Amino acid sequence: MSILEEIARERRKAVEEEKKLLSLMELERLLEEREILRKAALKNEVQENDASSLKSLATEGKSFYQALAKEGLSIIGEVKKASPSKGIIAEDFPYLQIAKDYEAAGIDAISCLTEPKYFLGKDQYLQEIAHAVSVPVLRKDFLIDPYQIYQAKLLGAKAILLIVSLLGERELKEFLSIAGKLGLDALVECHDEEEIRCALSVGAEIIGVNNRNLKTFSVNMENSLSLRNLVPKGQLFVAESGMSKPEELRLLEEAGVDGVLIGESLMRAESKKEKLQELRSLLK
Ligand SMILES: O=P(O)(O)OC[C@@H](O)[C@@H](O)c1c[nH]c2ccccc12
Repeated sequence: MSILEEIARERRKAVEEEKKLLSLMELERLLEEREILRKAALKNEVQENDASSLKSLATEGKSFYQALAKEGLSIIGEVKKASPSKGIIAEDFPYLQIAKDYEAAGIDAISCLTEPKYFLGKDQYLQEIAHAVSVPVLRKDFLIDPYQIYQAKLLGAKAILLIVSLLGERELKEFLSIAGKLGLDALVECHDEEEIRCALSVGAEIIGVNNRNLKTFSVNMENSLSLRNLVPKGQLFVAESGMSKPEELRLLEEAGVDGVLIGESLMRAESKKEKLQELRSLLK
């Protein structure tokens, strides 16, 4: 079994357990109630003494799509404690401070791992981060059940990751439509030409190409460079994984890539601000 299938199997088990604590119907109810509160907050009906989280509901901020569509190469910074390929990346893991440092350094969006077993992520990290920053936050996880999309929304995510090889065309289409209904953007992860064609055929608007081969864990930036031209300019293109140098970002920018997703090299940097400055130093 590949690592991807192994993780997906664990996620299926975990979701079944979570549903016992809170059913999909209850989860949908919670979201509806919050939507009513949000609309009230927008109309200024929230009282002065109401919890500040309610007030923050009223401020929408940029969407994930908008953050990537802006002029020039956008950077998505990842908050990640560990990974199957690298083991523990951040022994000390002040996730909230990391997210705030990213934002202060001018990052365009944040990706937060919530997968607990292989990446040591937590829903709580996403929830706290989404409420503490005003840049859009992506739920980085292995989504195999619509339940997790509703969860992402409730936790405060603005976007979800959908991995084509985990879903196939029919489910990808269904998950995209649920995300759309909830006002979430989707980063649709592809590994080859066939997956990109599949993603485009079901209307994906943000295509991500992972430079990491999930079978061998090797990274090759050629993956995203060579697949860039398969995605029309009307859709957004994100290069994922393995980037750490300003020269790499410049090459991707020149190839017309809209965004890069960077985890490890930012996580290991003492100063997020200096690392981001360095990474951006050769961009237009
Ligand atoms: O830490 P890196 O090499 O910069 O990679 C970040 C991100 O691309 C990687 O974490 C990732 C890409 N696709 C995923 C799917 C699930 C979990 C994680 C990922």
